[in-house]
Amino acid sequence: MISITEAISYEFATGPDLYALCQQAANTRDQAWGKAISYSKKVFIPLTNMCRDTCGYCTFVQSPDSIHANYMTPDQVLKTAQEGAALDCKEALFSLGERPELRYQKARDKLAELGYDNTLEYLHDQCANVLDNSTLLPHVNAGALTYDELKRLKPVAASMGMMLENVTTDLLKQGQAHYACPDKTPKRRLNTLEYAGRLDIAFTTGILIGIGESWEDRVRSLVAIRDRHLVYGHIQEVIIQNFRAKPGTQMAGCQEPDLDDMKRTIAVARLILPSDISLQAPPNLEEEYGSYLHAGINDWGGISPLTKDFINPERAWPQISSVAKACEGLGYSLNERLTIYPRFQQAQGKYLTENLMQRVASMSTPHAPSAYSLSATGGLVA
Ligand SMILES: O=c1nc2n(C[C@H](O)[C@H](O)[C@H](O)CO)c3cc(O)ccc3cc-2c(=O)[nH]1
Ligand SMILES: C[C@H]1O[C@@H](n2cnc3c(N)ncnc32)[C@H](O)[C@@H]1O
Ligand code: MET
Ligand code: SF4
Repeated sequence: MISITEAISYEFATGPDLYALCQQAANTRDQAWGKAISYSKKVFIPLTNMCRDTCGYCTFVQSPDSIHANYMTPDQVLKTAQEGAALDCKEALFSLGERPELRYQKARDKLAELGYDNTLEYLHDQCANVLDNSTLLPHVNAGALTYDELKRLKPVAASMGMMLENVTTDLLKQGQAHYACPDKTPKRRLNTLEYAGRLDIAFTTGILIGIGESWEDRVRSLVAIRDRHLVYGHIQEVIIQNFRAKPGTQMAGCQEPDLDDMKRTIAVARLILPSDISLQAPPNLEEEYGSYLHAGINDWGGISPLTKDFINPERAWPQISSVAKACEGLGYSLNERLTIYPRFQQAQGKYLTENLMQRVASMSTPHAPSAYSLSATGGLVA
């Protein structure tokens, strides 16, 4: 694990320095994860595209005045899950706007039509709908949640997540990405990580880079994730996601991180985070995604044969066969995984309720990533 000072010194690493940094990170990845790169075959369920926040980069969210602002119905949720199952998907990724009913009458009206007064209660029941009526495992990405909300969702989700994005409060200032976004305060995001740890929830988090943060802010955000994991051991994966500028948004004209910036951030993340944390970067947000393998990732996250990435809808998923080729060309294999990683499945019910444990056991994939396997004595090996 490198020191904060060393991590900060890589801000402008380029050329041979960036190459050496990436090699160190790739070696660390190889030692912990071997030559197996993973992904989860999933469908995307954008349960609602209304949100009380207005992040400067987001096109997922619709203004309540738009005819497109809505909730998915239980039938639509189930149809997506069942069609995904027919295509061999194993994960239902619920990703949604945050607490729109606290801000918009239209959200309250739409919820009332569905028989609810609260988005997270509807989310709970739709996760249960997917569990009861399809073979998919729900993964919940609903942003910042309270202890009680996480506790309520735990029995209906095999894993959950929330991008920390960044710990700096600078982004909350007027004109910045998180201005007037009550769910994007570092305090609420860090509390969510903390509560998920206390509740033993297998958790995904990550940083969003290029949204106005400094390099040091990125390092401090990774260290904050590491510190929560060192207390609770609950972080299963960390996503390094690059901001993509979207026409029509407040940040339409902002510069996107380039490939070198992604590579140095991925490499530094690999060297800061404990090696049992899976390191993920999305393959659809960068043409040269194959070179992330040189920088130390071991996972591509969810890839869907059915649904688009609703958060980056103009960025099509590469074919799974193309991702496999990119891995194989560099000496790695591509292996499917479930939304909950083997190390967390095997923790004797710590992370999964009895019902979910049975479901997961019945669908375990043949190619478990190596950093997670059980030792001969049944103990966990890192
Ligand atoms: O398709 C996407 N999947 C996203 N995922 C899902 C991810 O691709 C996989 O489904 C998980 O890695 C499953 O373990 C997220 C999951 C989280 O918990 C938090 C944030 C994200 C962000 C994205 C995203 O922007 N696009
Ligand atoms: C699900 C996650 O997607 C990320 N997200 C939202 N908008 C964008 C964008 N324009 N580019 C890249 N990532 C984005 C946020 O970090 C959110 O938490
Ligand atoms: C399109 S973002 C979906 C999840 C949540 N609203 C967040 O920002 O973290
Ligand atoms: S990124 Fe998430 S929290 Fe921000 S506006 Fe979009 S849906 Fe809402």
